[in-house]
Amino acid sequence: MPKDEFEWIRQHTPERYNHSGVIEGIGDDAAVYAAEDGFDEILCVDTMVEEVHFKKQTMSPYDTGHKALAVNISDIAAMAGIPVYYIVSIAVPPSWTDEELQELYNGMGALAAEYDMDMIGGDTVSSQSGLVISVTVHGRVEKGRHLLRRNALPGDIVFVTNPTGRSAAGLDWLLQHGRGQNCPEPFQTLTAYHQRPRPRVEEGRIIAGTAPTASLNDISDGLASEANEIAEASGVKLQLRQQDIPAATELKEAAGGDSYWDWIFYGGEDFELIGTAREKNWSLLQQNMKEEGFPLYAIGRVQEGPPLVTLLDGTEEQTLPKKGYNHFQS
Ligand SMILES: Nc1ncnc2c1ncn2[C@@H]1O[C@H](COP(=O)(O)OP(=O)(O)OP(=O)(O)O)[C@@H](O)[C@H]1O
Ligand SMILES: Cc1ncc(C[n+]2csc(CCOP(=O)(O)O)c2C)c(N)n1
Ligand SMILES: [Mg+2]
Ligand SMILES: [Mg+2]
Ligand SMILES: [Mg+2]
Repeated sequence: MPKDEFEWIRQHTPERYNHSGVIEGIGDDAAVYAAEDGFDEILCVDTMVEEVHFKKQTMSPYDTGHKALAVNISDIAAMAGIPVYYIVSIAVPPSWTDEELQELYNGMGALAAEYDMDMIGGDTVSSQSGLVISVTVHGRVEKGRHLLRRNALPGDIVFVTNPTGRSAAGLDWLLQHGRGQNCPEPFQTLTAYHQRPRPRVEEGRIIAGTAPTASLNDISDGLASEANEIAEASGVKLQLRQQDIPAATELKEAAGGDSYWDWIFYGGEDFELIGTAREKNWSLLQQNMKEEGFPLYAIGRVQEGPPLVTLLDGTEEQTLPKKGYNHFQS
């Protein structure tokens, strides 16, 4: 734990900001930044709690910093926005050393640098249990260009940006073995998906640019849960086709059988984007994503309500329950 709160904050104060819109960054009662003409502002917060979202056994301090910021950038991506600023609230227990905290900030800082983001404030308190880190991200999107969960219409194509389930499979391995030097493939790859998720900002931007009527959501609680959120918000049915759901090779290798489907549907923390696009925009969307080197998988269709998700396997159609990570049920 740091010796002095104020000295510690000074150590983490950047010398300069990337964005000229910062009027007052770290150092006063609150940050002040200039709004930008032609854009709407986006704001989100997600919190990570030691023993709930990470353990020292599953994530290094650097990974924890990376992920605490990544999960929030992912929410900006799910609105088709560009991340700009962030503020960090941290509750530090005695079990965390200064070096570990520095690593946590290094993890956040490295990801922030990839997006030219500026940390413009935060809050520091002590904790008598685990470490808690809460990151608030501010982003922007061209006026009227944001994408919502509630825009799905019957006839739309349901898509996902990449296969899901790898993060959950990586977590299962980490909970059994702990992180360390000798992590063999395919677990090396799977654990990386868990520890260092890549927010899909560029993909969100292409989707909004090509299919401005699309619906969009990021996958934090699992493919099934987030598909159900789109169905509920839009008042439509999503029919997913089992044969079109992508399954990563590493996942099949890790499972050695058919047991990987639970990870794919219910695992969570993928931070891929799931959404729906009008059929008339679909081929251009596929083409634009391909040109930029981003995969996109058509996994089903939107149909008239009731608001639920089904899985069509051959001629058999079953409801895909809104099962996945739920803080008050796990
Ligand atoms: N404690 C709270 N008070 C007010 N609003 C909340 C609270 N918790 C969540 N919300 C709001 O509820 C909505 C859904 O939040 P939720 O956290 O489920 O979304 P998410 O961040 O996409 O998912 P996840 O937290 O799994 O990443 C958002 O508009 C969020 O701002
Ligand atoms: C040690 C450990 N145990 C379990 C999990 C799994 N987990 C925790 S929160 C969450 C959903 C997303 O969270 P939120 O809804 O808060 O965004 C999942 C899948 C983990 N990551 N680490
Ligand atoms: Mg949230
Ligand atoms: Mg989200
Ligand atoms: Mg979130």
